Amino acid sequence: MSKLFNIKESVQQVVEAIASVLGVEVTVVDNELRRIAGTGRYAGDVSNMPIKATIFDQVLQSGKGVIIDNPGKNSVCLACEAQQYCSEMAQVCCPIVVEKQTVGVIALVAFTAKQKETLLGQQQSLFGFLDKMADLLASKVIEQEQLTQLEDTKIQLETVLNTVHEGIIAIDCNGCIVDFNAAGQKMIGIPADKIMGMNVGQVFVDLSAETLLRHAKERANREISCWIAGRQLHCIMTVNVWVDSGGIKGIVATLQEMAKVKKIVSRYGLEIDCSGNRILGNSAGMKTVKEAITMASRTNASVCIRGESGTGKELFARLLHCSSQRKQQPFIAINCAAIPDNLLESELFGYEEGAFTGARRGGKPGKFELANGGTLFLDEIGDMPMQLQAKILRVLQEKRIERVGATQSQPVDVRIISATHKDIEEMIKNGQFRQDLYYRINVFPVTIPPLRERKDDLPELIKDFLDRYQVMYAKEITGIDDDAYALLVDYDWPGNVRELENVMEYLVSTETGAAISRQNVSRRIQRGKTISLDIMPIAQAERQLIQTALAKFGTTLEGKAKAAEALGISKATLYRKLKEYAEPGLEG
Ligand SMILES: Nc1ncnc2c1ncn2[C@@H]1O[C@H](COP(=O)(O)OP(=O)(O)OP(=O)(O)O)[C@@H](O)[C@H]1O
Repeated sequence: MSKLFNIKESVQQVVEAIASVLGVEVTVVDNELRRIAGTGRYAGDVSNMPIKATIFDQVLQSGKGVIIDNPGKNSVCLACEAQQYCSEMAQVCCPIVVEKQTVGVIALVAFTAKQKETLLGQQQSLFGFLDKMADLLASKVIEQEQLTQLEDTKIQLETVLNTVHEGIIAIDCNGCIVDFNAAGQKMIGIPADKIMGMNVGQVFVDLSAETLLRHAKERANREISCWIAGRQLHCIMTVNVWVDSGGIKGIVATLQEMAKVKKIVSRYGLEIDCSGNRILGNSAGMKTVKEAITMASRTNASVCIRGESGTGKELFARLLHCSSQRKQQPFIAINCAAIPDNLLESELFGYEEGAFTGARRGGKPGKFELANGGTLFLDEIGDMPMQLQAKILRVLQEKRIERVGATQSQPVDVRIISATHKDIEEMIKNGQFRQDLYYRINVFPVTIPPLRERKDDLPELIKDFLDRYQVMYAKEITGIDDDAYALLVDYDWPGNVRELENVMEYLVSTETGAAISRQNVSRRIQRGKTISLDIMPIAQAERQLIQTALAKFGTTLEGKAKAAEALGISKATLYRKLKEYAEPGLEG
């Protein structure tokens, strides 16, 4: 389609206006010699077939205007196929040029003696006039091209916006919805033609253009929960100011459905362990644990995993979730010992906006809410403060949670897996743990034996860690010397698999010979084992070891992480122990 063809209606209007003012006929052809518009004898002679007049061809080729005062005799006319039946008496032609390219020709034509007189009598001034008309048509072509370009960009933008999963809604400064994408319309659930022009407060109760503008300036994410068209919309709203050359036009809100956010949150933490392949060991003790986990995964019962630090309690909790019917739903883990008591409640149950000083705008969902439909792993449940134990018990009984500062509760469906290395029965006797909660969480007890009681697992674990860290550190180590291997097997592994993994990483990364040497192993293992201490209560020795480690690595976050690694305990365990000692400078 030629450029002039795209604006043929406008071209026809222009030629008719010229003809009625000048009293001569007017025609326009495009660069493919098709007549685009015409008046008089050429009116209605618009077709897809190229016309034969060579005069137009010449103007197109040369880009220069021509005046023909004696048609039929003029040299151009001699070569023209239309010469025999040409009834024109005079013609003035002008090229139509768009960005240095001739896109067509505009011609004034005389069919009568009077028209010829008009044309030739003032040929120079008409030539100048025609030139201006050609420019007018050229600018119409450019305008049309820009319009088409704008429309294409609009379609492209709409396609992009409709492809994103987030809902996008543009709201002007008066609070009127002026644009939205397909996902936004689906979330709102109202027909598209009805949403346009609605006030934001009619859709999201309590929201106005002013509050949204404030949120946009604060760059705050806000959790929205409201009823629209008989359906509850629960989403995270991110708001941005919408500015154009004239200043602030309104705001653009992005909506993410809460259910999808939760799914992403859970997947983020799951991927590594979900296959269960990473759980190594086939000793009798491990087989019993795996069988118990398989059985528990077929039920919805609460499971309490017992075992020393580093035995793989969290690993098994994930395996249990991944083998259960809830595997497509979130798995959320929280370490009760690593979070200060005063924050634990809001971490678990979430809070409403303004619930306390420093509470985030729009509130925040707690772990129970995030785990809705899935599994909540309460690690180190033995460290749960008594008043929270009561609240958790209530959640488990009523299957509803109440955010801190909320006036209403909401339903939750969460499977609880808990873990502890503590002697909970002893804690119950001492009044430190609620018996009724213990019954609730311990429906299905599973105990993971310490590594020293299942040394049959050592070969598999050692080989796996050796292979893994060789790849990670790009080392080629042929194996482990026999006497070095004997040392590893003899060792007690108080930090269990976590400690073994750390030791193997150290050995692979520091080994300079072809195989792991006894000297290297003894350097690492002896450090933990043979620090000379007088005989003293174990708790006191433990405290001294921790003090020594902190003295060596420092009490910064990084220092504590290194100390935990050197001691073969998790950071959470170190923080818990520091909290137990509660000594200035020592506590986490
Ligand atoms: N059977 C196993 N196979 C492979 N890796 C394991 C195994 N058991 C534990 N690990 C590894 O040891 C480390 C500690 O595991 P995990 O955190 O599950 O232990 P935990 O008992 O929950 O520890 P803590 O009580 O200190 O939190 C992790 O890196 C885990 O991958």
